[in-house]
Amino acid sequence: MPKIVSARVIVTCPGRNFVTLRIECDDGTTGLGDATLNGRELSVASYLTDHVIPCLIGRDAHRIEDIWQYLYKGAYWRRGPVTMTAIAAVDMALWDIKGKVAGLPVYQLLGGAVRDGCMVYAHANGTSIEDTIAEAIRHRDRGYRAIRLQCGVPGLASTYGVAKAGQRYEPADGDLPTEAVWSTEKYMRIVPQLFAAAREALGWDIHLLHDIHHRLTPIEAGRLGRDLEPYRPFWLEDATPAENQDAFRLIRQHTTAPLAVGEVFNSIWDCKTLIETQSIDYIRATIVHAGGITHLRRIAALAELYQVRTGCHGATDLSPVTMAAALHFGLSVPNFGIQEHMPHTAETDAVFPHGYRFADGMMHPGDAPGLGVDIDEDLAATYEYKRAFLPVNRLEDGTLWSW
Ligand SMILES: O=C(O)C(=O)C[C@H](O)[C@H](O)CO
Ligand SMILES: [Mg+2]
Repeated sequence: MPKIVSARVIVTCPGRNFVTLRIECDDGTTGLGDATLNGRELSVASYLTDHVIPCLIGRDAHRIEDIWQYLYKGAYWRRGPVTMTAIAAVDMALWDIKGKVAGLPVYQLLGGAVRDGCMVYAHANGTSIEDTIAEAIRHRDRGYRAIRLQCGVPGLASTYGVAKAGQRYEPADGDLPTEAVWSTEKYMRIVPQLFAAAREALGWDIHLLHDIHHRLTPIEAGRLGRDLEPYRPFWLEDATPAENQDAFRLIRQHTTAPLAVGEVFNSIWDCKTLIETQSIDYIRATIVHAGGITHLRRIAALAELYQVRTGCHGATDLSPVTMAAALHFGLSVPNFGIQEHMPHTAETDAVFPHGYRFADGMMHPGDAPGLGVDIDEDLAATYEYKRAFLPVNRLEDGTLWSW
């Protein structure tokens, strides 16, 4: 049995910050786990280095479930994004090690493929409806079958999901949090126009998605859902904050637009009511922030009972290690729905060489043993950590709002 002899945290910033855990075993096998929590990276790095790694040394790396329970119950302080991201990193690394020892890709350890590939969705954004549609057409021509649409809101200087002209969209953009201004009224007017234009330009053979990013009240979300129903959205994401899981029942009473939520969730307890009451259609909890492959499988198994499908978060602040893990998971989980895909920069791809691939709107994790991702530590060391915060949002009268 491979015994854990050392582990270390690697922080690198090839354009944006990533925190990676590398675990090494006495037989020379190593495993990688992503531990990136956007805007709060160093808290997880410290949690791992100061509180988790010392407890891993000497343990049998094959005892994935036991180590998961040890870190979760053993901390006494349960749940929370920092704890669950740290546990996720350990969990991913242990699955990587098990796969390498077995000589099998992780999806084979999870029961094998139940589909040929994972359908992924791309991001189309632009300051205007026209720019957004043009971007969506480019994605369609590259083969994507599902596209998320976000456009600028007239009268607002910036909008979630929309890049500044000529730049890639990266929300963690300030050494201190930048402040954005939000108007629900202005936003609610433009989105139906965006979807109408998209159907006109792209037709009906493509899935269209939209992220509300927690900005509406439940009844406003019900209204927007109704307005978008004629354009058959694939999903409306994060319509309202989900600390109160019952809020989604109210949205459901007013619209048949499919609902997705959960990129900020970190445990099954965050979505238990949402799933059991069938208040959502897609659960977006992700491997890196929700306790790793081990815990996400538990969430998916609960969701399967209620015909809720997965739709894992996959923004660029999730490293290629998470992307690979998500694809192994997605390939093998019965109730997979869709996977978000926001390609990383060439610098990030060079730091994390990987075997996953995209073709015809689908992604496949590849067949290398383990997760199929490595880290070039020498290259990683050339990119120093750079503090970066996610923005905050205020209403036009100055009231702090959800970003
Ligand atoms: O990709 C999405 O759906 C997001 O909402 C991206 C988030 O804003 C981003 O991951 C925050 O770190
Ligand atoms: Mg989102």
